[in-house]
Amino acid sequence: MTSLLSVQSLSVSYGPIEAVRGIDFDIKEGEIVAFLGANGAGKSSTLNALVGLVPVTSGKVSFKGQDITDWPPESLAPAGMTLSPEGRRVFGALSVAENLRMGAFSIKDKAAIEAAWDRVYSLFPILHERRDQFAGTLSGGQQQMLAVGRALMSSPKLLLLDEPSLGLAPKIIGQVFDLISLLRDQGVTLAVVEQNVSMALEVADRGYVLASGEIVASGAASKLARSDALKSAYLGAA
Ligand SMILES: Nc1ncnc2c1ncn2[C@@H]1O[C@H](COP(=O)(O)OP(=O)(O)OP(=O)(O)O)[C@@H](O)[C@H]1O
Repeated sequence: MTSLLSVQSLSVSYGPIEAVRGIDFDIKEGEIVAFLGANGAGKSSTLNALVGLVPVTSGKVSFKGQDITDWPPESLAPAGMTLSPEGRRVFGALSVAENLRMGAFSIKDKAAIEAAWDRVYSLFPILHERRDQFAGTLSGGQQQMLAVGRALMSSPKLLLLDEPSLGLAPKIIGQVFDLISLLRDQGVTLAVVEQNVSMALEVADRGYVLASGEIVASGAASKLARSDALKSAYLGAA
Protein backbone atom coordinates (compact mmCIF):
# COMPACT_ATOMS: atom_id res chain seq x y z
CA MET A 1 0.00 0.00 0.00
CA THR A 2 1.26 3.46 -0.85
CA SER A 3 1.38 6.24 1.74
CA LEU A 4 -1.38 8.76 1.33
CA LEU A 5 0.14 10.96 4.00
CA SER A 6 3.76 10.98 5.02
CA VAL A 7 5.08 13.11 7.86
CA GLN A 8 8.73 13.66 8.66
CA SER A 9 10.19 15.32 11.76
CA LEU A 10 7.05 17.33 12.43
CA SER A 11 7.37 19.87 15.22
CA VAL A 12 4.75 22.30 16.51
CA SER A 13 5.48 24.96 19.10
CA TYR A 14 3.36 27.60 20.77
CA GLY A 15 5.97 30.14 21.80
CA PRO A 16 8.16 28.31 24.30
CA ILE A 17 5.83 25.28 24.51
CA GLU A 18 6.96 22.40 22.31
CA ALA A 19 3.69 20.54 21.74
CA VAL A 20 5.00 18.16 19.03
CA ARG A 21 8.69 17.20 18.90
CA GLY A 22 9.94 15.90 15.59
CA ILE A 23 7.53 13.03 14.94
CA ASP A 24 7.45 10.74 11.89
CA PHE A 25 4.40 8.82 10.75
CA ASP A 26 2.53 7.75 7.69
CA ILE A 27 -1.02 6.85 6.74
CA LYS A 28 -1.65 4.45 3.88
CA GLU A 29 -4.59 4.58 1.55
CA GLY A 30 -7.61 2.75 3.00
CA GLU A 31 -6.31 2.63 6.57
CA ILE A 32 -7.84 3.74 9.83
CA VAL A 33 -5.03 5.05 12.02
CA ALA A 34 -5.57 5.92 15.69
CA PHE A 35 -3.60 8.61 17.53
CA LEU A 36 -3.64 7.95 21.25
CA GLY A 37 -2.15 9.46 24.38
CA ALA A 38 -3.02 11.41 27.51
CA ASN A 39 -4.32 14.97 27.57
CA GLY A 40 -1.71 17.39 26.31
CA ALA A 41 0.32 14.71 24.52
CA GLY A 42 0.18 16.66 21.25
CA LYS A 43 -2.50 14.79 19.30
CA SER A 44 -4.69 17.78 18.40
CA SER A 45 -1.65 19.91 17.60
CA THR A 46 -0.55 17.20 15.16
CA LEU A 47 -3.89 17.06 13.31
CA ASN A 48 -4.26 20.84 13.33
CA ALA A 49 -0.78 21.23 11.83
CA LEU A 50 -1.65 18.81 9.01
CA VAL A 51 -4.48 21.07 7.85
CA GLY A 52 -2.64 24.34 8.45
CA LEU A 53 -4.67 25.45 11.49
CA VAL A 54 -1.48 25.79 13.51
CA PRO A 55 1.88 26.50 11.91
CA VAL A 56 4.41 23.72 11.38
CA THR A 57 7.54 24.81 13.25
CA SER A 58 9.72 22.36 11.35
CA GLY A 59 9.38 19.15 9.37
CA LYS A 60 7.67 18.06 6.20
CA VAL A 61 4.13 16.91 5.39
CA SER A 62 3.44 15.15 2.09
CA PHE A 63 -0.06 14.30 0.91
CA LYS A 64 -0.63 12.25 -2.25
CA GLY A 65 3.07 12.68 -2.98
CA GLN A 66 2.91 16.47 -2.85
CA ASP A 67 4.66 18.65 -0.26
CA ILE A 68 1.80 20.41 1.54
CA THR A 69 3.76 21.75 4.52
CA ASP A 70 2.58 25.30 5.27
CA TRP A 71 -0.36 25.15 2.88
CA PRO A 72 -3.17 27.39 4.16
CA PRO A 73 -6.23 25.62 5.61
CA GLU A 74 -8.53 26.59 2.73
CA SER A 75 -6.36 24.78 0.20
CA LEU A 76 -6.41 21.43 2.02
CA ALA A 77 -10.10 20.56 1.48
CA PRO A 78 -9.87 20.96 -2.31
CA ALA A 79 -6.70 18.83 -2.18
CA GLY A 80 -8.64 16.06 -0.42
CA MET A 81 -7.94 16.34 3.32
CA THR A 82 -10.38 17.70 5.92
CA LEU A 83 -10.59 17.86 9.71
CA SER A 84 -13.57 17.41 12.00
CA PRO A 85 -12.18 19.39 14.95
CA GLU A 86 -12.29 18.61 18.65
CA GLY A 87 -15.36 20.14 20.26
CA ARG A 88 -17.32 19.97 16.97
CA ARG A 89 -17.22 23.75 16.36
CA VAL A 90 -20.50 23.85 14.49
CA PHE A 91 -21.99 27.28 13.80
CA GLY A 92 -24.90 27.30 16.26
CA ALA A 93 -26.70 30.28 14.73
CA LEU A 94 -26.63 28.78 11.23
CA SER A 95 -28.93 26.03 10.02
CA VAL A 96 -27.79 22.44 9.58
CA ALA A 97 -27.85 22.88 5.80
CA GLU A 98 -25.81 26.10 6.01
CA ASN A 99 -23.22 24.42 8.23
CA LEU A 100 -22.87 21.66 5.65
CA ARG A 101 -22.70 24.19 2.84
CA MET A 102 -19.63 25.71 4.52
CA GLY A 103 -17.86 22.38 4.19
CA ALA A 104 -18.35 22.63 0.44
CA PHE A 105 -16.94 26.16 0.19
CA SER A 106 -14.44 25.11 -2.45
CA ILE A 107 -17.04 23.49 -4.73
CA LYS A 108 -18.37 25.87 -7.35
CA ASP A 109 -20.66 23.53 -9.27
CA LYS A 110 -24.24 23.60 -7.89
CA ALA A 111 -24.99 20.02 -8.90
CA ALA A 112 -21.85 18.83 -7.09
CA ILE A 113 -22.94 20.67 -3.93
CA GLU A 114 -26.39 19.05 -4.15
CA ALA A 115 -24.73 15.66 -4.58
CA ALA A 116 -22.56 16.29 -1.51
CA TRP A 117 -25.61 17.28 0.54
CA ASP A 118 -27.41 14.11 -0.64
CA ARG A 119 -24.45 11.96 0.32
CA VAL A 120 -24.23 13.41 3.82
CA TYR A 121 -28.01 13.29 4.31
CA SER A 122 -28.08 9.64 3.29
CA LEU A 123 -25.38 8.91 5.90
CA PHE A 124 -27.20 10.98 8.53
CA PRO A 125 -30.96 11.04 7.83
CA ILE A 126 -31.54 13.00 11.05
CA LEU A 127 -29.56 15.90 9.60
CA HIS A 128 -31.88 15.91 6.61
CA GLU A 129 -34.91 15.98 8.92
CA ARG A 130 -33.38 18.90 10.78
CA ARG A 131 -31.77 20.66 7.83
CA ASP A 132 -33.55 23.98 8.50
CA GLN A 133 -32.99 23.91 12.25
CA PHE A 134 -30.30 26.01 13.97
CA ALA A 135 -27.29 23.77 14.60
CA GLY A 136 -27.12 25.08 18.18
CA THR A 137 -30.40 23.33 18.96
CA LEU A 138 -29.12 19.86 18.01
CA SER A 139 -28.11 17.27 20.62
CA GLY A 140 -24.42 16.60 21.20
CA GLY A 141 -24.52 13.46 19.08
CA GLN A 142 -26.28 15.26 16.24
CA GLN A 143 -23.76 18.12 16.39
CA GLN A 144 -21.00 15.53 16.10
CA MET A 145 -22.72 14.06 13.03
CA LEU A 146 -22.93 17.58 11.63
CA ALA A 147 -19.24 18.23 12.25
CA VAL A 148 -18.33 14.98 10.49
CA GLY A 149 -20.87 15.66 7.76
CA ARG A 150 -19.40 19.11 7.15
CA ALA A 151 -15.93 17.59 6.83
CA LEU A 152 -17.34 15.07 4.33
CA MET A 153 -18.95 17.69 2.09
CA SER A 154 -15.80 18.08 0.00
CA SER A 155 -15.53 14.26 -0.41
CA PRO A 156 -12.11 14.01 1.25
CA LYS A 157 -9.71 11.21 0.53
CA LEU A 158 -8.32 11.59 4.06
CA LEU A 159 -10.60 12.52 6.96
CA LEU A 160 -9.06 13.60 10.27
CA LEU A 161 -11.35 13.12 13.27
CA ASP A 162 -10.37 14.80 16.55
CA GLU A 163 -12.12 13.16 19.52
CA PRO A 164 -15.31 12.23 17.67
CA SER A 165 -16.79 10.42 20.69
CA LEU A 166 -15.99 13.10 23.28
CA GLY A 167 -18.95 13.94 25.51
CA LEU A 168 -21.37 11.54 23.82
CA ALA A 169 -23.65 9.03 25.52
CA PRO A 170 -22.35 5.42 25.42
CA LYS A 171 -25.06 4.34 22.95
CA ILE A 172 -24.08 7.10 20.53
CA ILE A 173 -20.36 6.34 20.89
CA GLY A 174 -20.95 2.92 19.32
CA GLN A 175 -22.60 4.64 16.35
CA VAL A 176 -19.60 6.93 15.91
CA PHE A 177 -17.25 3.95 15.62
CA ASP A 178 -19.68 2.16 13.26
CA LEU A 179 -19.60 5.29 11.13
CA ILE A 180 -15.80 5.26 11.05
CA SER A 181 -15.86 1.69 9.68
CA LEU A 182 -18.58 2.55 7.20
CA LEU A 183 -16.64 5.53 5.85
CA ARG A 184 -13.58 3.35 5.36
CA ASP A 185 -15.74 0.85 3.47
CA GLN A 186 -16.78 3.76 1.26
CA GLY A 187 -13.15 4.49 0.40
CA VAL A 188 -12.26 7.19 2.93
CA THR A 189 -8.92 6.91 4.75
CA LEU A 190 -9.15 8.02 8.38
CA ALA A 191 -6.91 9.37 11.14
CA VAL A 192 -8.69 9.36 14.49
CA VAL A 193 -7.62 11.02 17.74
CA GLU A 194 -9.48 9.31 20.56
CA GLN A 195 -9.59 9.10 24.35
CA ASN A 196 -11.73 5.99 23.99
CA VAL A 197 -8.68 3.79 23.52
CA SER A 198 -10.25 0.35 23.45
CA MET A 199 -12.91 1.26 20.89
CA ALA A 200 -10.40 3.18 18.79
CA LEU A 201 -8.06 0.19 18.66
CA GLU A 202 -10.93 -2.12 17.82
CA VAL A 203 -11.77 -0.17 14.70
CA ALA A 204 -8.25 0.97 13.70
CA ASP A 205 -5.66 -0.93 11.66
CA ARG A 206 -2.70 0.80 13.24
CA GLY A 207 -1.99 3.33 15.92
CA TYR A 208 0.55 5.79 17.22
CA VAL A 209 0.88 6.59 20.92
CA LEU A 210 2.06 10.07 21.83
CA ALA A 211 3.49 11.28 25.11
CA SER A 212 4.90 14.77 25.67
CA GLY A 213 4.92 15.47 21.94
CA GLU A 214 6.81 12.32 20.94
CA ILE A 215 5.73 8.99 19.49
CA VAL A 216 6.44 6.41 22.16
CA ALA A 217 4.83 3.38 20.51
CA SER A 218 3.33 2.44 17.17
CA GLY A 219 2.15 -0.61 15.32
CA ALA A 220 -0.80 -2.84 14.58
CA ALA A 221 -3.84 -1.94 16.66
CA SER A 222 -4.16 -5.46 18.08
CA LYS A 223 -0.53 -5.36 19.23
CA LEU A 224 -0.75 -1.84 20.65
CA ALA A 225 -3.81 -2.74 22.70
CA ARG A 226 -1.63 -5.08 24.75
CA SER A 227 1.48 -2.89 24.89
CA ASP A 228 3.01 -1.57 28.09
CA ALA A 229 3.94 1.68 26.30
CA LEU A 230 0.27 2.45 25.83
CA LYS A 231 -0.48 1.92 29.51
CA SER A 232 2.52 4.04 30.57
CA ALA A 233 1.48 6.85 28.22
CA TYR A 234 -1.82 7.15 30.05
CA LEU A 235 -0.27 6.85 33.47
CA GLY A 236 2.16 9.60 32.52
CA ALA A 237 5.15 7.36 33.02
CA ALA A 238 6.32 7.19 29.39
N1 LIG B 1 -3.14 27.32 21.29
C1 LIG B 1 -2.26 26.89 22.19
N2 LIG B 1 -1.44 27.77 22.82
C2 LIG B 1 -0.53 27.34 23.73
N3 LIG B 1 -0.36 26.05 24.06
C3 LIG B 1 -1.13 25.15 23.48
C4 LIG B 1 -2.13 25.49 22.51
N4 LIG B 1 -2.75 24.38 22.09
C5 LIG B 1 -2.17 23.36 22.77
N5 LIG B 1 -1.20 23.82 23.59
C6 LIG B 1 -0.33 23.01 24.46
O1 LIG B 1 0.33 22.07 23.62
C7 LIG B 1 0.44 20.81 24.27
C8 LIG B 1 -0.24 19.74 23.41
O2 LIG B 1 -1.64 20.00 23.36
P1 LIG B 1 -2.63 19.22 22.39
O3 LIG B 1 -3.99 19.85 22.53
O4 LIG B 1 -2.04 19.09 21.06
O5 LIG B 1 -2.65 17.79 23.09
P2 LIG B 1 -3.70 16.63 22.96
O6 LIG B 1 -2.93 15.38 23.02
O7 LIG B 1 -4.57 16.84 21.79
O8 LIG B 1 -4.54 16.80 24.28
P3 LIG B 1 -6.11 16.98 24.46
O9 LIG B 1 -6.68 15.64 24.33
O10 LIG B 1 -6.22 17.54 25.85
O11 LIG B 1 -6.58 17.95 23.40
C9 LIG B 1 -0.20 20.98 25.64
O12 LIG B 1 0.83 21.28 26.55
C10 LIG B 1 -1.11 22.17 25.45
O13 LIG B 1 -1.30 22.85 26.67
